[in-house]
Amino acid sequence: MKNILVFGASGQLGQCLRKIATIKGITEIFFLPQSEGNILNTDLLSQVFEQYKPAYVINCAAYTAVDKAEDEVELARRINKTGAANLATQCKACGAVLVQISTDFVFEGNSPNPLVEDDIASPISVYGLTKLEGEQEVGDILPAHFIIRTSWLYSEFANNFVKTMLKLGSERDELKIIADQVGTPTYAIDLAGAVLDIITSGSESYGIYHYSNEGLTSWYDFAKGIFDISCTKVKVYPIRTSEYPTKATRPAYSVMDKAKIKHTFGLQIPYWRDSLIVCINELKSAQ
Ligand SMILES: NC(=O)C1=CN([C@@H]2O[C@H](COP(=O)(O)OP(=O)(O)OC[C@H]3O[C@@H](n4cnc5c(N)ncnc54)[C@H](OP(=O)(O)O)[C@@H]3O)[C@@H](O)[C@H]2O)C=CC1
Ligand SMILES: Cc1cn([C@H]2C[C@H](O)[C@@H](COP(=O)(O)OP(=O)(O)O[C@H]3O[C@@H](C)C(=O)[C@@H](O)[C@H]3O)O2)c(=O)[nH]c1=O
Repeated sequence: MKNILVFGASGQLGQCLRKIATIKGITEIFFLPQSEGNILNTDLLSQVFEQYKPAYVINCAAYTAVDKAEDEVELARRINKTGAANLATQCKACGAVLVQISTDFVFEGNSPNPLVEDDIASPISVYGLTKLEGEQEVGDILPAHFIIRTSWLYSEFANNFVKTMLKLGSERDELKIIADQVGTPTYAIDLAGAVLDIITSGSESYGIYHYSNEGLTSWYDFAKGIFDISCTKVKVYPIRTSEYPTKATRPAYSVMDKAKIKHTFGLQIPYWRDSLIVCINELKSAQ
């Protein structure tokens, strides 16, 4: 097995990759936090690539603050577009394959059906736009890429909707949650497993892929599921998007079709509620 290099290692997905790599017994994998692998520092990147000579690079580094991105457009663009381009350029020079993680927020959200990889991406937020620009840079620079779009990531690590709900649910008597945005949650541990399976398969079926858990839900039903599984007693009321104003607009519907990734790599994907149970059990056992 050849070296795998992970950028953005202290983020949510980076920490999940570390956990799953350990479980799978993958040892030739190296995790770089921002301080050791800033994707905007091209001199540092050259040194790091020279040192590790990776065969695969996984880019988990990103600007992910969806609302804040509306005010920090240039910073979001530097990290999500230029940072991805920098990694693609380095990969090209040393013959490495790049796994670039992207998002359902590249879509506008008006499709009546689950989105396939060839559907037109037309982002409605700065975050979504800069992530799409990152995809395009990777596609233009480096043929040897896997761009994996995922959605609504959560896990026992870092900040995410599940942990926010558990915190708010323990502090408040009632919550109002948007019920007219529909998508699919993704347990980042499942995604990490899929990414490592794709890499270790040695497949050269490069391109764009969609990966989330199976099924679909609204943020409201997702929250209800979180409280149900964790036995948290809190009243939850469904609201419309218009009743919860935010800086960034989010897609009303961003369910993705996973047929391509399942068939190409022979992956089995868990149903979202089954993975949510696993995550909440992990969180409980860590208490
Ligand atoms: N979170 C979600 O719900 C979803 C995420 N995604 C995508 O999945 C990927 C992983 O997301 P997730 O793990 O949740 O994100 P996080 O926000 O948890 O982690 C992002 C990481 O990127 C690091 N980072 C930021 N700027 C730089 C930089 N210049 N150089 C190197 N590292 C940097 C951050 O470092 P530091 O810790 O130092 O700030 C942070 O650790 C991203 O591409 C994201 O767009 C897709 C769909 C849903
Ligand atoms: C806290 C809270 C949120 N919401 C809504 C707002 C929003 O529409 C939805 C989720 O809110 P969050 O801010 O946690 O999630 P958000 O940051 O929008 O999540 C997105 O992050 C980026 C990085 C992605 O790539 C996406 O796939 C998606 O996961 O829940 C409520 O309705 N009530 C509440 O009390």
